[in-house]
Amino acid sequence: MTRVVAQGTFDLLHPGHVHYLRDAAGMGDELHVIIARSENVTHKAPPVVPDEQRREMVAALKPVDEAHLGHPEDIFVPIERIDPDVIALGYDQHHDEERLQAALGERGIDCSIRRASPLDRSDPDRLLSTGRIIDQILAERSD
Ligand SMILES: Cc1cc2nc3c(=O)[nH]c(=O)nc-3n(C[C@H](O)[C@H](O)[C@H](O)COP(=O)(O)O)c2cc1C
Ligand SMILES: Nc1ncnc2c1ncn2[C@@H]1O[C@H](COP(=O)(O)OP(=O)(O)OP(=O)(O)O)[C@@H](O)[C@H]1O
Repeated sequence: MTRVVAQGTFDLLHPGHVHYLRDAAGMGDELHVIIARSENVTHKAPPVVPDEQRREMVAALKPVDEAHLGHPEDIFVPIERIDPDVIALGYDQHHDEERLQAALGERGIDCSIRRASPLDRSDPDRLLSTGRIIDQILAERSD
């Protein structure tokens, strides 16, 4: 039984998220997803959708076995509880793989780190980023 963890904000869902989660699920037998708490999303605009509602939507997706709200302060607390064999990083996630691996080692967590593949974002008719969906709403609905 290979347990995989994926993580992210998952604010307004789109096919890029589904692609990532399918890819992550294909790396093992059971997929757990950690949903970033709003207060920890500091590298971009904070999510519009509340924490628990984002978790509920991700939990309903077919590739996902369990969706967990992240820890407010220590990202290794849910990892210790889930005890994964693989952490699947998104293709564009800013985490440094070597530093993450070292931090896991310090805590005695033995798991490998892999990168998911990107879904081609070049088709202008597909909205494959939460930021682009929000830009489109602002352009079309503001008077
Ligand atoms: C291994 C790992 C565990 C994480 N655990 C948490 C957590 O417990 N709580 C949390 O708020 N965010 C957690 N995160 C999410 C990060 O804080 C970060 O917000 C997220 O990776 C941003 O992804 P995005 O830009 O793709 O949405 C975790 C990320 C990683 C890589
Ligand atoms: N087009 C895509 N192809 C593959 N993976 C994607 C795609 N879009 C998002 N993801 C992955 O989904 C996870 C969660 O993404 P996130 O919630 O940051 O969405 P986003 O749409 O990229 O957001 P934003 O547009 O605000 O940067 C990340 O690991 C990210 O790599």
